[in-house]
Amino acid sequence: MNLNNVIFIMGVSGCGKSTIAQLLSKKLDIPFFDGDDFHPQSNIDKMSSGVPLNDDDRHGWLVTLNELAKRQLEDSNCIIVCSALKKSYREILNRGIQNQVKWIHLAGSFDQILGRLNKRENHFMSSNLLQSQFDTLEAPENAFVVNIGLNPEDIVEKIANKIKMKSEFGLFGLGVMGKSLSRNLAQKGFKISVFNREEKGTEEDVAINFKKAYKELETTQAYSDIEAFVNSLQTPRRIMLMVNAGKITDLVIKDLIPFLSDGDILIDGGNSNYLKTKDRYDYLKSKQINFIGVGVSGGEQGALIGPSIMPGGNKETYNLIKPYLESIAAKDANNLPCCTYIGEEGSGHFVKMVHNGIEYVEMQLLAEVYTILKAMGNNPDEIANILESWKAEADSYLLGITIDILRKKDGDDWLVNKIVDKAGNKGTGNWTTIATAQLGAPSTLIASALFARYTSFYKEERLWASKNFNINPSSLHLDLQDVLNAYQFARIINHYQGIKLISEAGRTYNWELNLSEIARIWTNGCIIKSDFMVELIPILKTDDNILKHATIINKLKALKPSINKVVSQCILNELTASCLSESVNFLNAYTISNSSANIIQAQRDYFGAHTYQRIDDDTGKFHHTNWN
Ligand SMILES: NC(=O)C1=CN([C@@H]2O[C@H](COP(=O)(O)OP(=O)(O)OC[C@H]3O[C@@H](n4cnc5c(N)ncnc54)[C@H](OP(=O)(O)O)[C@@H]3O)[C@@H](O)[C@H]2O)C=CC1
Ligand SMILES: O=C(CO)[C@H](O)[C@H](O)COP(=O)(O)O
Repeated sequence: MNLNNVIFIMGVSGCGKSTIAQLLSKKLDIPFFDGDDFHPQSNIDKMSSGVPLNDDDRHGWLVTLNELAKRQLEDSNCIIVCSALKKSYREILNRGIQNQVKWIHLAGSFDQILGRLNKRENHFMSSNLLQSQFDTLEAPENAFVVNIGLNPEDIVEKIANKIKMKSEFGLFGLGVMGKSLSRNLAQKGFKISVFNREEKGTEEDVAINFKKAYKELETTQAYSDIEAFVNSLQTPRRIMLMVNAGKITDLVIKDLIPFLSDGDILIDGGNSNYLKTKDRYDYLKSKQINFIGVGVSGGEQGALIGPSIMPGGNKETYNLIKPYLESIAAKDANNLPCCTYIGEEGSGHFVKMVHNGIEYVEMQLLAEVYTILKAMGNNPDEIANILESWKAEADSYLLGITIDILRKKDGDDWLVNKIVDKAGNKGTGNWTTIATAQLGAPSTLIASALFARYTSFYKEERLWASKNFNINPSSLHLDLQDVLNAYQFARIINHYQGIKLISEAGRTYNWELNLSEIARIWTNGCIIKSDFMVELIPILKTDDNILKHATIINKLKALKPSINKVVSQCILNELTASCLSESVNFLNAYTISNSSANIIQAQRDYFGAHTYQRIDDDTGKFHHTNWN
């Protein structure tokens, strides 16, 4: 569905608004309303007796026109004529529909308009009255300005071209995600422009060839020239960057800046570091460019059929891109978009980063379950069948794809058996681990999952060590229900830790985060969507610490004996299960009333006089002992 637009034709009295609106209405085949027809009787009476309207008189009338526009937008495009001389008038006309309003300013000189008015039959406007119109006029920044010196047909042609030809949304970077998001936008009926760079001889016509490959891109404008791409967009321009995070994002922003205008919006849809998002926001603000950091999850397929979208930054800027993001987002069980405004600054990218941290752990847990089920004597098909049977209790996107992966054959063997066991990463797990350390929130599973990937990368050392340490995993004998319970236990701890990290960041950075809403937009479209995420929506409405909730406490208590058994058996049988074991260690540490941290405090005081507090002194005073 394409978004409808209201075209406000504005300008001082006598600039030809009604004539142009009538012709444009015919050309575009859309209804036209003359604002003057909507004045209340009191205004008409005042004007008839030659008394000029004041701002109070105009207020109700402008609200009426805004309501008219909103009503019209539900069904169709429309044209409304209104002088709208002051910025404050236009703000009322715009209210709630900013992103669907196009301003056309018919502009001319004082003499040009006075001469024209006085040529009209039965019409006389004093030069004083016209002068007061010019004095009142606050020229709009975002309007398409057309000089009234042209003949009406040419003016209409110009406006029609402007409205019809320009795209409403631009997508920069046609890699895996950019292609899918562009197709998604086009399938929703948006007129878009797309851009990809060209490398002579190696990569040519990427954007054009992409456009040619898909029917839904018929009206899409494809570019390899940045300036032409930018100029093909309606203002304020909305440009989504889908490029590699880091230096490339900065390079691309630098390339775009010379062609942008005040008020344009850059949307960074990549997995950018949340701190860099704040820096980029500040930098671009100094150049009058709006910048918004948007986390996108769902991979190639999700981006095409509906990703989960996590926008953060200035709320007003978000409102200008909201209809596009909400239209392309996945829908939850209540058909609401899996896209919600997260909060200020880099909060959208922070939440996406933690999403990836949780994702790292969910993936690692499935890898550990695979190790265990393999050690129990199952081949990949058999493991897939076991995981399939877990769907009733533990369904998730990642469980589903792991089943598909395990069933994939390559010749006579399973493809997984042929994949080199070195796990890559693109940075988000690393940043989440840094953030968890910086914010003092112990998301220990995310760190474990990250370090498990790093350890896997030492392939050559591992090969050497496996020969020299002679640690040989032996076969395991475990009940399948215990393995499932252990997996479920660790997943609860993972979600607790990830959400806790988001909550701590919210407190530290003063972002007003709605954790239940975040869980809601993670119930579809994203990589960590799961049945458990759906359970978390109501729980997070009452408490941001899920471990305080009776349902979760009872679940963990019931699952604990199984994870104790599974983790001990793994260790006794020389199997590595870092996230499973960390989850049980964490809950043991979290639930202990008297921990061994007293030893740490004593050690710190011994060597560094760091002092400690005493349990028999409730004043909270810090003590020091001369330990020697
Ligand atoms: N893949 C995924 O599952 C997900 C990825 N993301 C994030 O989305 C962003 C894009 O990811 P993805 O689509 O996978 O990445 P790709 O590597 O597939 O695409 C990267 C895009 O950036 C362009 N690009 C690279 N360098 C430059 C440059 N110097 N100037 C102009 N354009 C450049 C590439 O152009 P060219 O083709 O010419 O090299 C390409 O269009 C990343 O930040 C990623 O982390 C977010 C969610 C999921
Ligand atoms: O954001 C994503 C999924 O949500 C990307 O696929 C991301 O690249 C995954 O992280 P990594 O490459 O570090 O495994």
